Amino acid sequence: MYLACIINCPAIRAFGKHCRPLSNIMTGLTELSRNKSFGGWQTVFSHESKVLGCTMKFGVYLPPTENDTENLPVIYWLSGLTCSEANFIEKAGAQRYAAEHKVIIVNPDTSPRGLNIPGDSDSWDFGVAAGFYLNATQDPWKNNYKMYDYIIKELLDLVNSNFNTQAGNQSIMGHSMGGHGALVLSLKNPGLFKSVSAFAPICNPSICPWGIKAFSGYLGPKETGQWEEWDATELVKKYKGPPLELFIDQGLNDNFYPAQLNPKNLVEASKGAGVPVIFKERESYNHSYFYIASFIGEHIGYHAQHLK
Ligand SMILES: N[C@@H](CCC(=O)N[C@@H](CS)C(=O)NCC(=O)O)C(=O)O
Repeated sequence: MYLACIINCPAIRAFGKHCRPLSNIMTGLTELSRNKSFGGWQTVFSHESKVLGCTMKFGVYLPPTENDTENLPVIYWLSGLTCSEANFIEKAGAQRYAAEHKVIIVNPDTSPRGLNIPGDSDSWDFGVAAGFYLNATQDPWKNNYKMYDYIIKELLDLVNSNFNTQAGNQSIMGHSMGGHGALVLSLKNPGLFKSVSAFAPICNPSICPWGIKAFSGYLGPKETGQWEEWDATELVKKYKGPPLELFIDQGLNDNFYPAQLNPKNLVEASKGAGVPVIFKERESYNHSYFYIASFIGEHIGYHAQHLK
């Protein structure tokens, strides 16, 4: 009776392909919104995160498929400072290309929310919407500000157990702070992601104002030796694992370039470490989602090649 009721629920039937409604209910996902887009569905879910100790939202774009059982690869997108899951969904224009290449896109929020830790909303580049995709070690952040563990240990499993994915066939990309996150997550987990790309990433956070502020607060002083564990320019020097190419994209009219972003430091370090880099410089483009939307198709196409 209960099962029949769930299966016949119009909201669940209307959800469309690529979702296992029963397991969604069982694993505690709540569907917040669903919009048809390019033949597929742009959805937003919330769930109670054990790792972060708060309710989190994330977007899932489900492309159209021939049948309900087809498993598809996933591309993860990590957003930048001040963003929630909404910015990418509404501004990047990724749905068209995800539908074309038949890939699922998952995009989480950028920090824990709703905890009201003293000081978490005092500035736009630290605390809420500025989690930096690391595991904090300092009070009062260390119990909740663990975006690295959230993505690696919780979100990937949650996505693979609730959607028709090809588990293990996944790539990652991001913007600015999220570009830093994409690079760090792939360099720290050799082989976990088939490919990585980044728009205007913070490439050497240990030496730029955003990174120094975040690392000092979340990790403590540089002298503790923790900063280099979260800095792509340092991590690439000791990368050992399956071949990994770094696709770095940079607008040349970006007001944060080069001081906050420093892509050339990463390009040089990668060359020294024998890690190949594609470095694309885009004349006249700035840091905004207008820039991202202009090249997101190229990035999704790049990842789709690696996910075949
Ligand atoms: N608030 C900052 C800008 C922050 C910013 O540019 N954030 C980027 C990521 S680093 C972003 O994606 N913003 C949200 C948006 O453009 O929708 C400022 O006023 O300078």
